[in-house]
Amino acid sequence: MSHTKDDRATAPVQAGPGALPATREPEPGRNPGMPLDTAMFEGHAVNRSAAERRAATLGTRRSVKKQHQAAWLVNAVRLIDLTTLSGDDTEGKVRRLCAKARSPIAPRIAEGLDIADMDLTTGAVCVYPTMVPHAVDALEGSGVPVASVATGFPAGLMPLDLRLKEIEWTVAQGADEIDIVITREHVLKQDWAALHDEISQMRAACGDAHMKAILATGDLQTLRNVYSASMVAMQAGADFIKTSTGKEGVNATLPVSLVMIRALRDYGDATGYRIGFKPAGGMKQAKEALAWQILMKEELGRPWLEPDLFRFGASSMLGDIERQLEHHVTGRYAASHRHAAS
Ligand SMILES: O=C[C@H](O)COP(=O)(O)O
Repeated sequence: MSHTKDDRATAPVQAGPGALPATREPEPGRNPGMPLDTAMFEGHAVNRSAAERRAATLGTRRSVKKQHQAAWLVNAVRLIDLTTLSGDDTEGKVRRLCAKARSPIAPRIAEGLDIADMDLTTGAVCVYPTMVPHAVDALEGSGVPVASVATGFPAGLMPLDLRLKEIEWTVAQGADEIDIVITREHVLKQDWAALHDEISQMRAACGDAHMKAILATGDLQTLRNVYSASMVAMQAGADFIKTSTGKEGVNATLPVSLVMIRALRDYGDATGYRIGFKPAGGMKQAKEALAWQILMKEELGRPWLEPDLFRFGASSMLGDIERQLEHHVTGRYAASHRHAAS
């Protein structure tokens, strides 16, 4: 999913006004999108209580066996988009985060788990656009992709041409992945044509950078809207669909994730394209990392336990995962401040 370092070297350094990033041959297997087809979602019923019941079984009935938990937690580390999206972000904070992404588990824990040779990294680092150059520099040679939010994150209430320019600028700085936000009003008015048009233009502006479409599900009022918006985002060419910005009142939840995953499966059945999924916002605990991985494996299978098809958007989940892994190795818990993620 990420660009290689060589790709970055050939990417345009400056996007002039209105310039689109250079696009190479279409990437094999990448979702090209399709014209809006409302028949793929209109009339689709979503049963909220069934989704809630299904979500409630995760982490209980099918919880991961104790002896396998460390392996699942190590896998979760590979899937994290290690994130900082705060008004007080600085170059220093981003560089510290990138150092953590390169080496997410303390060496003593990695040795205890016998994974010191694994070259474990997080799935990506996710930052605001002006922080992208610092992240690109700090991650050089690591293979860890740089993701950036764009399009007037988190509300997205800016003229579309400015949102598109923000994408182009951010890609020109070296971002490998762009997390866009949608206009929630289009969903609330069920103006699917406007939503499809907006996201299609964003996808074109991303060029070779992969696009994650943040639906901000906490703003969308109904699960039916969540299903429809998921389908429109994929029809408009999203590489990933993502639950939340982390700034809504309600962020990633398992029932909403289930609805999005079912949309992703239906889109895959209809088109043959595999779309990625990124729950984001409010996930802080290792047990959540387990529950979501179980959900992905049961609903979609093992390919969705790999970073090209699944990411956790989280600023503070890594600390608890590291803490649980240390407990696995030593039988003791360290103070949580020893495992702060940034
Ligand atoms: O995309 C990632 C989210 O903004 C992270 O949210 P969080 O700070 O609640 O983990």
